Amino acid sequence: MAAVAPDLPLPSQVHVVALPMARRFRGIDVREAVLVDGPAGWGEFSPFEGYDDAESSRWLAACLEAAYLGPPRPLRERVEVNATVPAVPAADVAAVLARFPGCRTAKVKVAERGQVLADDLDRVAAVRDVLGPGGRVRVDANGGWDAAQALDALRGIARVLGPGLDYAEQPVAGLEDMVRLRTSLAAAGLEVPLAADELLRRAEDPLAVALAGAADVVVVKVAPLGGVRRLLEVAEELRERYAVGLTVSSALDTSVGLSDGVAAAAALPGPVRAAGLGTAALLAADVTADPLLPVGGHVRVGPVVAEPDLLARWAAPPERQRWWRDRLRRCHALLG
Ligand SMILES: O=C(O)CCC(=O)C1=CC=C[C@@H](O)[C@@H]1C(=O)O
Ligand SMILES: [Mg+2]
Repeated sequence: MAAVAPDLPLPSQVHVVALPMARRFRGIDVREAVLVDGPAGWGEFSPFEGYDDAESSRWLAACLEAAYLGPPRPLRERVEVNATVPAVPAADVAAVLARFPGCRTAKVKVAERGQVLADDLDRVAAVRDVLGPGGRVRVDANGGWDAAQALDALRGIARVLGPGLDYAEQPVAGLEDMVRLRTSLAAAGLEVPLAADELLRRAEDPLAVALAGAADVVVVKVAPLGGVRRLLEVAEELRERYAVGLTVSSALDTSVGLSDGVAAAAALPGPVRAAGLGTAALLAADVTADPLLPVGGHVRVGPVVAEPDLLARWAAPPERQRWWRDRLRRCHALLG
């Protein structure tokens, strides 16, 4: 349930931007987002295109919570983040990692359509070489492997990384396949922890993943869960009842959306793994002149204010403005 249920924001409170990416990621070169100027701060509404209105309404609840209620009290002043490496050629890895200064953990995209396992192994080896000893690597397949491919690929990746492999995120798509893969990995003597992302992101019940024993780590994201407070509730339950690890991540947000993930990570009691909240580094433009970029492997905690000149500079074309404002209205009608 939404933490706040305000009226539909006025047209003058709503800004739609189209930001160029520094690196193509998740098939996206331009990131569109709605920014809402509320009494408690700025909120972001930017569900990806494939999400239907019911799913997207949770993203709107998160946006309105930020704009009308603001963040909870932080327990820390900065949050450790991971570097995020798109499915680039190995030769480009050093340039990508240079955008994430001080990060000791990198999340590397694998299983990209049109590529082969050798591309993944080369990219992962390049990341290992740049991070050096003590660096940790996560791989994220976005459910792109079947069970046999996943076992084969993770065997190869574990060979490249040894103890530097942090976990494999969503190697296969389905819940049952994740459960079976964990068993096969153990039977093969491979100690590769599995993390669930999409399984949780699009699930009705975020606890079902842990209940089924499908993951060692769960990736929690503010917008798909419906807000920072909902994330904190889910995180507490996952940790207390199911003893799974947690990573707070984001959805390729602008710095406004990222600041909500940072607020959640900063309010989580107990240890927090390096968070996937450094992705402002993948954008070529942002809505603030002081973006949430990683510094010394961390990002700062605190509000991000969208700036009128940047909102105007990056305003989306008129037909996209209309599309997003319609989507906002439809999703608002679905909020309880
Ligand atoms: O977790 C990170 O390092 C950054 C965020 C990230 O990887 C993602 C953001 C947005 C969409 C997703 O496909 C992707 C992910 O799968 O985790
Ligand atoms: Mg993921």
